[in-house]
Amino acid sequence: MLQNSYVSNPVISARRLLRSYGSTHALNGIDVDIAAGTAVAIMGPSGSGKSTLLHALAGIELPDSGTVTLNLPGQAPVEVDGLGDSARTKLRREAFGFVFQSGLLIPELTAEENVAMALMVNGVPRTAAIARAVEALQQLGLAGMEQRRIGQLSGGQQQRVAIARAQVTGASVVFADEPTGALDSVTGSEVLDILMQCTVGMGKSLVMVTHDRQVAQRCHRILTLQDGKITADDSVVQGPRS
Ligand SMILES: Nc1ncnc2c1ncn2[C@@H]1O[C@H](COP(=O)(O)OP(=O)(O)OP(=O)(O)O)[C@@H](O)[C@H]1O
Repeated sequence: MLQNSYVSNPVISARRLLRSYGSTHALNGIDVDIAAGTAVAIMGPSGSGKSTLLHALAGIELPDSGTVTLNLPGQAPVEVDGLGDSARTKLRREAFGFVFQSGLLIPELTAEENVAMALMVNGVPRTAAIARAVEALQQLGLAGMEQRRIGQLSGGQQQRVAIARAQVTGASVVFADEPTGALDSVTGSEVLDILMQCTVGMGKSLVMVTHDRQVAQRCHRILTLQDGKITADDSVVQGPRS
């Protein structure tokens, strides 16, 4: 069974990841590298460990054992699992962006405030953060909607806000969990185009959980999980159309 998925120039290297919930082995000895500047899809049946792997790679949840190492350009390697809670939170805010199925946007805030928040938690003053947020939203086709609250935007527009928030900080890696799962196929395809442009199109990396093979085929590489193990590691010939 395939379990070792190493590449050169990895931005993230995970080794021997184990994570159990009771008798369930959500991650059962995973070794994987994510190459800088590439899009990697994680597929597999329900309960195979996709979200658990995404959360472990992003330092959201710690594995029971194993290591996750982040190699950012010009910086010393960082062992994510060796950091305390606040250092991991800081790392996530600065180095990673997140796009989830339901956006996880703050409904009481406007689109520009939601995006600006990602900068403000990193210490950028509000006025400068709002200016950069507005620019990011406009680049993603949301000009004129910057001051709408989240509930006043369509599902596709909300996901654009989530993408703007994920990349406005200059995140090196964007993690996405079913980013188009709640959208119709046309809107989903548009959102996926934007997600690709904002990540691999700008030399960043994308790690994306999806059940949709067509979505996965837009990535450079598809990892398939089964029972907490990587059972296939396939290169996608045409690569992403970013
Ligand atoms: N907090 C938790 N408590 C108990 N079991 C959990 C927890 N989180 C995940 N699991 C279990 O670990 C296994 C892997 O879960 P995970 O969410 O990673 O799967 P998945 O492949 O993302 O599934 P889906 O496609 O349904 O979202 C499942 O059997 C799940 O029930």
